[in-house]
Amino acid sequence: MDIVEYPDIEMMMMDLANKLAGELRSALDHNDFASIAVPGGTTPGPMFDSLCAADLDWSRVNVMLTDERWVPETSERSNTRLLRERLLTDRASAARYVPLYTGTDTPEESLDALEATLKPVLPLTVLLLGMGTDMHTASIFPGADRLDDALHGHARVVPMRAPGAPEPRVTLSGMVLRDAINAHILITGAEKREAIERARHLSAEEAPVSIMLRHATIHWAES
Ligand SMILES: O=C1O[C@H](COP(=O)(O)O)[C@@H](O)[C@H](O)[C@H]1O
Repeated sequence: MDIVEYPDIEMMMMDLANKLAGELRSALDHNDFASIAVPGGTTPGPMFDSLCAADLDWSRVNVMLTDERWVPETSERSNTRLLRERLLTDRASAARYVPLYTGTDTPEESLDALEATLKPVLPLTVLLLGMGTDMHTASIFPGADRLDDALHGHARVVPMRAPGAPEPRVTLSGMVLRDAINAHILITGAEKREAIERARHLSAEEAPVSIMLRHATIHWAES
């Protein structure tokens, strides 16, 4: 497991933003566009505050979430809301946002449209994942109804209902996550550090994040 430990969270967020911006810049040197997927939740906001100011050609960057809660943007639970407030601003406001939430009553009604939207913007140039203390990553939760499809199937996006998730979700699938060119996991605190260490010895069904431990660099700071 490749873990980078930082002296504090603030330094980690700035360093990581520079690293991701550098990966996007290098990809744009050789390609017409680049794609980045980022998590929602409570952890990545300060990293977005730095990344949004990065000096790169954002007009050629597709930005998307790794997963979305099936709620409108007006909800405090909306990951899209976080992205609009903290990442798709400053220089990054020129980026093209690729939404995972469409506004239909259920995620299932939007799967064909989401597959069609995602196909041309994959593989991901840069993937940043978060992780919960239950070892879910993106919205691939232990005990979820479509866990097997998300881990082992060939769909790009999978709808998800799980005991640990208060609302229906959509998540990028394990296939999309594993295909990313540059992959990172961002975690903070002693509890998540202990959880990711434990995930190494558990199955993908018990600890979905384990599918990424050989592909991703883990970025961790305690506080
Ligand atoms: O629900 C979610 O949880 C994970 C972890 O969130 P955090 O609040 O513990 O940082 C997040 O990575 C995911 O995108 C989000 O939808």
